[in-house]
Amino acid sequence: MSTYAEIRRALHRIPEPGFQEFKTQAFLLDYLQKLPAERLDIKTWRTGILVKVKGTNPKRRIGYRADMDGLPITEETSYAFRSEHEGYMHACGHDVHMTIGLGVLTHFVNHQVADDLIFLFQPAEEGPGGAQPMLESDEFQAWKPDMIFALHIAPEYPVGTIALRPGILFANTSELFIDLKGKGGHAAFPHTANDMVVAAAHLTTQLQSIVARNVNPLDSAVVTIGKITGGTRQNIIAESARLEGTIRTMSLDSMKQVKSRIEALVAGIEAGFECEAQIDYGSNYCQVFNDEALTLEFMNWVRDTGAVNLIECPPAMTGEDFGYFLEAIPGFLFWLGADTPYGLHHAKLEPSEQAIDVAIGLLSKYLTWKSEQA
Ligand SMILES: CC(=O)N[C@@H](CCC[C@H](N)C(=O)O)C(=O)O
Repeated sequence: MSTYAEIRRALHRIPEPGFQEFKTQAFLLDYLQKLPAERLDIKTWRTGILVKVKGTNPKRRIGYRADMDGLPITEETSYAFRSEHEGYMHACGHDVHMTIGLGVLTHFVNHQVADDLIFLFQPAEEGPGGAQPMLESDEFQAWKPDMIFALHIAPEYPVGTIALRPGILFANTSELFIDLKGKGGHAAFPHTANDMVVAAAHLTTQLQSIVARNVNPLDSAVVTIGKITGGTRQNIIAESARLEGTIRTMSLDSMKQVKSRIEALVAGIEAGFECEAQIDYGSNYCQVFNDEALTLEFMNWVRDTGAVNLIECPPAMTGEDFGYFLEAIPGFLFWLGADTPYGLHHAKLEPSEQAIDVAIGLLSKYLTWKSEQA
């Protein structure tokens, strides 16, 4: 087993919610503080970390961003190194992304290049979103890179494959929380109450009509309700219920359209079920839009060197707050093949650890080459 697989396993054991990545931050700092100090500058920002690997003759800064947070999922993998944090899991590969960051950074501490390399360990990608406030922070602005990139594990691609495209790669996102408040009562006297379990069920079904009937079929959108809560016990009519979900759209026009239809359907539920409703759109992420020139240059480099197998993939309805970095700085995000039958956000996700060495090798070569370009 490589040292980096061991690091990934250590990180896998300690998944933490967004902006509470305290143990993760301490683990990363401990690793970084063992590297030769004269080649590094290290700063913290909230639970995140910024690291500069000093170049020998820096003319620009190149950034790599890794996300740090885990998800509220009870792990069901076959691992001996399962999460030690009950109810939390690295089920989106952030343990792998951070390990790759450490691996590439360590390579360049030992093989300095001309340019400064900036490694960002960013909290709260899953929510409420750490990219935008990190981008605005003084710590980041002082080291703002001239180009930036990131990767994300892809369970469906084999190890040794990466996938990306110029232009839009990931969707615009908005969280969705709807609270319904009616009138509770005895299960035997429904005519004296307004049952919010029934209202929530109707609303959930109606929401599915938005993508089918209101969004232009040539555009793409998703409305997913991932969680419904309501009621207190089996023989009490529920006074309140809550729907929690997410909206994904390729265009901003569709995002506006979907939200306006949600508001109309919720108003209909209020009228029809004589209840009160509140909508909260939580945190919103902009699309991930890969810079055309840098992406094509990277894709051509990958093809020419044959470093890995390259796929030009279609966009996906995933979201990523890395989109905010790409709004401010040219760069790109790519999928890294991790070859596992269970998808992202699944309790049995077991990304191949071989993908870590593939990515460290690829990025070490690419950044060496990129740093030699005018
Ligand atoms: C890559 C990935 O899975 N990202 C998350 C981003 C979550 C955005 C936000 N919290 C939401 O749920 O809308 C994703 O679910 O795509």
